[in-house]
Amino acid sequence: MDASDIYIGLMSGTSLDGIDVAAVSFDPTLKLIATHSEAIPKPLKQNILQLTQPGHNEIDLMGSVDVELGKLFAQAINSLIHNEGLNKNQIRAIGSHGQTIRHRPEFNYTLQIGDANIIAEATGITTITDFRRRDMAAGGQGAPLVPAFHDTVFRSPEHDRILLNIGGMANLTYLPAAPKHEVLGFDTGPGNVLMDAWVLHHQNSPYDQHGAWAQSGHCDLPLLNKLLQLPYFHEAPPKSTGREQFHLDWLTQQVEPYSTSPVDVQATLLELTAQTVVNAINTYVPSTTFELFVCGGGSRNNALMARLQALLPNNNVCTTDNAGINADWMEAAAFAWLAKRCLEGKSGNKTSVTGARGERILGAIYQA
Ligand SMILES: Nc1ncnc2c1ncn2[C@@H]1O[C@H](COP(=O)(O)OP(=O)(O)OP(=O)(O)O)[C@@H](O)[C@H]1O
Ligand SMILES: CC(=O)N[C@H]1[C@@H]2OC[C@@H](O2)[C@@H](O)[C@@H]1O[C@H](C)C(=O)O
Repeated sequence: MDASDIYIGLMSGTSLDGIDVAAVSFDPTLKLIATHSEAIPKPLKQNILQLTQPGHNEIDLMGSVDVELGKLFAQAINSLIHNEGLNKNQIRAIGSHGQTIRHRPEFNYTLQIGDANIIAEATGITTITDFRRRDMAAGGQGAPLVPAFHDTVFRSPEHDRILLNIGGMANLTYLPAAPKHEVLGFDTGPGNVLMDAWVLHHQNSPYDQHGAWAQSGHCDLPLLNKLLQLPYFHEAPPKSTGREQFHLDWLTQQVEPYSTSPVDVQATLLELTAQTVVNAINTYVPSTTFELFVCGGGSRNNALMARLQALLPNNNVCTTDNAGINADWMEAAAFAWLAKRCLEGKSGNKTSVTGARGERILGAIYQA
């Protein structure tokens, strides 16, 4: 492999289930070279969660978490390089998404932390971060950003395709086969975030493996209908959301007037994720025949995948594994791609998705 062929993407998503690192090359097509997962220590996870909600002493806490995350991100990258026997000279750049601690497109700001100065210093590799704010400065949502990557690697000339990422939040990308329609993309709402929060609270488990607990309960229709009334689900794209809207306290308030058992709430939350995705597809995707490829941790939840397939009986629902890209590493690969675009001086956003005034080069470069 030629020098500087590899880009590293680093994703620390809203689920806080761990840090995903993917070493990727793009010439001639996307190739996943190596991957690494780094655990987030519990106290750090608690501090990040605290920063996602308004609270006291936020600036000091943010400063210390910014540094701690910068060090942990660098450690994750150095581990991948060491474990895989990669040569740093082969790596052109790191694209680090950063940890979102606040996302408020309604006030034109979004905040991702994990100091890239520290990453560049500790790895000796040029690091790019802060991918969202230029899109926002141009009037966009700053999210989702992966649709431009999906467009490059997943577009099919024969079939309309939908890419669905089910992480903490869920976001979809519609890729029309012919250029008769625009690429669409937006956050549909919660992916796993509410299910994770509920199962942690009631079962002390970080997530509901394959949705087994949800499947042992029954969806509570009145509660589901109440949740479906949330204005976010009825807003037209461009739109994006986060933990500011979907968190345990909000959920607890919603559930309070109902006498639903915890297990039935879990079943209802799984149904909420599935129905909000399918409602979004039925409302905004101008095609009834498409291939649906799912990625992100939710693609490993068999019960959720089965509900999606049941709600879309005429279309094939599968994971991106079936299209040759491991569903667990899509987002990290996307940030490797965004780093490449930035260094090449090419745009990283899709105006039809984020609503920005124009295509922009995304990211700030921290030279090695
Ligand atoms: N086997 C499984 N069964 C059920 N759920 C699973 C399984 N594996 C992963 N998950 C879910 O996937 C989540 C992690 O998904 P992922 O890593 O895609 O999220 P993220 O990247 O942090 O989020 P986002 O895309 O919103 O930034 C876990 O918290 C869990 O809820
Ligand atoms: C602000 C923020 O971090 N948003 C994330 C989050 O996680 C999923 C969804 O909400 C998506 O909008 C976005 O991430 C992906 C990588 C994106 O920008 O495409």
